[in-house]
Amino acid sequence: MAAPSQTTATTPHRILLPADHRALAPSVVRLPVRAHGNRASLSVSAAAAAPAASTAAPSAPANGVVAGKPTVLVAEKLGAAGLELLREFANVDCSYGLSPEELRAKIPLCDALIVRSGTKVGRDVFEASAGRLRVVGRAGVGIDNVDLAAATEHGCLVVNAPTANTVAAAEHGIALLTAMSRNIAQADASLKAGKWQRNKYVGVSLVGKTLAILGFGKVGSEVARRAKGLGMHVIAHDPYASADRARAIGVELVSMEEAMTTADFISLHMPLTPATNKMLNDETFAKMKKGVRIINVARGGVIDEDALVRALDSGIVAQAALDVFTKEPPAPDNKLVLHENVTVTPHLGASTVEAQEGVAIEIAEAVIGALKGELAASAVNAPMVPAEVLSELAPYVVLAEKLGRLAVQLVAGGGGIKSVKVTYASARAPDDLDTRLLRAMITKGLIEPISSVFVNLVNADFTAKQRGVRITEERILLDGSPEIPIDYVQVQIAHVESKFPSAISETGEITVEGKVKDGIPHLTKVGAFQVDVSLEGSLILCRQVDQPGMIGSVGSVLGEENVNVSFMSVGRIAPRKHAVMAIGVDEEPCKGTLTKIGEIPAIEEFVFLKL
Ligand SMILES: NC(=O)c1ccc[n+]([C@@H]2O[C@H](COP(=O)([O-])OP(=O)(O)OC[C@H]3O[C@@H](n4cnc5c(N)ncnc54)[C@H](O)[C@@H]3O)[C@@H](O)[C@H]2O)c1
Ligand SMILES: O=C(O)[C@H](O)COP(=O)(O)O
Repeated sequence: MAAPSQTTATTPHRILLPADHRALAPSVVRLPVRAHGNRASLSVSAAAAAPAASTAAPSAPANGVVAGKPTVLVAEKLGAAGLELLREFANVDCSYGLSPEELRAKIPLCDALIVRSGTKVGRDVFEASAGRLRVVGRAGVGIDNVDLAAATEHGCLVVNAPTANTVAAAEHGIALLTAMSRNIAQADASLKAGKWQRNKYVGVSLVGKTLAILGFGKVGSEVARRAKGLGMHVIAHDPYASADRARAIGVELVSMEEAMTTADFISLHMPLTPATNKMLNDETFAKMKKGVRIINVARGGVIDEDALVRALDSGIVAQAALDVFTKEPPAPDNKLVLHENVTVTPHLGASTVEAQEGVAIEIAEAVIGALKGELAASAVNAPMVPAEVLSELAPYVVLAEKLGRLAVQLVAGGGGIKSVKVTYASARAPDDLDTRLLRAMITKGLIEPISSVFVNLVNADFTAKQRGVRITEERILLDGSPEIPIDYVQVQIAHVESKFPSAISETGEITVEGKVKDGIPHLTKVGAFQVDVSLEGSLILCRQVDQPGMIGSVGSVLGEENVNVSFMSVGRIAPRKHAVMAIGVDEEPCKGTLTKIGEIPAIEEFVFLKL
């Protein structure tokens, strides 16, 4: 076998989107690659889509469950336009007001769940779903009612609707600000009770007053715009906001200290996180100007409610206007709700006709996209990969998974992988190459063949960490055209033995390397041996003494057993020494065939690998 490395294609090539041999399993979240034609992998099996008993289902699918369509449980009221979109794609079960037990009972029959802020989607829900739940759609912004860590661990994507209710929330903030300052709610109640108390309900003016906005994001900045229109002096505190954006609206970004000590009004617009929990407390109230007024349309938990009661009673806080509460609905004897100087609404910030239709469409599109395997732009627990990056990287995504799959099958024993290095050789500057998706796919390839875990973009890093696999990435900057995103990808597993020792490189790691050629992923290196074989079907790797007739000998064993060879490639270090032959096969050879290959005298070692 002194002939140069050769490649024999026997079948026309196809571009394969990530092959997922378990794709029909209902628990699999498709990786973020667009569905391929009518690939069945996105739909659930007929059995899995069994009708879900609806407890209070104004528009549940009743008996009209269509087998093969995913099932979406809508657990809180959603606008009609969103429901319509969902029904075109899925079986939709609208069951509002489920108890936690009812939700847990229903969830194993659902591929997606849509909620607003009133449903707690805790770890118990993901556990009860037994792997079927693929997407949780939060029809709104705040995702503090969804256990993101549990979702991620279960490979469940969480998407939200981040923009459609921004204006509604800002308008509600302004409504509370103005209503509070002129005692509208109290005066209304008094008049309805038959009183005429003009002296009691003297308000305060807004013009010229300082409004401090805490959380200068989407809602905060819309409140700022409107408050400026009312003639207020607006300052904002947000450690992550851009000063340029603030300046453009005419708002000065200040420290928390300055906001606390100078504001006449404070309006809250940050998310509820461990860092913002009880952000307004006895200590912060003590710093505020006496007679300050507080508006909260963010989350109840950002205020220590007992401390606010104390601040109201002591006169530090003159008035508060609250749309949100730590516990919703609040207890009937909640001191803030009953307080004379507090104006309350039952979490109505997003409740306008327009916002609810917008949110419903936004979340329906995100959930449908996610069920189709597309990466939703509003994914909350997965890195966002823009569509153009996704389409450019599609063949590399396939390559990455296959290299991971090959590398792990080369490990003797298969279980003790601790350290994996991925190298991307590219002419692109590091900032121009987003490798998160590729890393996730390599992780998928490495872990799925040796475990029962389904790995996707959502849970890849978590799963690797949980299994103690450290994946490091390295970049090699090449000269050449940055048009091509990556020249080659190399996967190396350190500190393991190989069942095919030739796969161990000079530096001691199992090494496989691949390229994309004409859109098709190719294996181009195993250990120190250059090969060139298209990564389709399965692969036999043989190391042999480099001598004439080897291709013929192996080819005829396979031919006799009716195993079709798609590619053959031989790589060698020097003529007549050792060579590695990579043989692509369409069918899986039986044990006997592999034994016969192993018995060919010049074959020194061989391995069969499934791609
Ligand atoms: N009442 C309602 O019905 C209603 C409606 C919409 C939104 N909301 C709530 O309003 C809040 C804001 O929504 P959004 O769409 O503007 O979100 P957003 O993500 O656009 O803005 C949040 C801002 O808070 C800032 N922030 C984070 N931590 C902070 C901290 N420690 N101090 C100060 N700022 C901090 C962030 O940098 C960000 O700019 C969310 O909690 C959301 O759930 C409530
Ligand atoms: O975070 C949000 O989007 C708001 O709090 C709205 O919540 P809702 O969907 O329950 O009205």
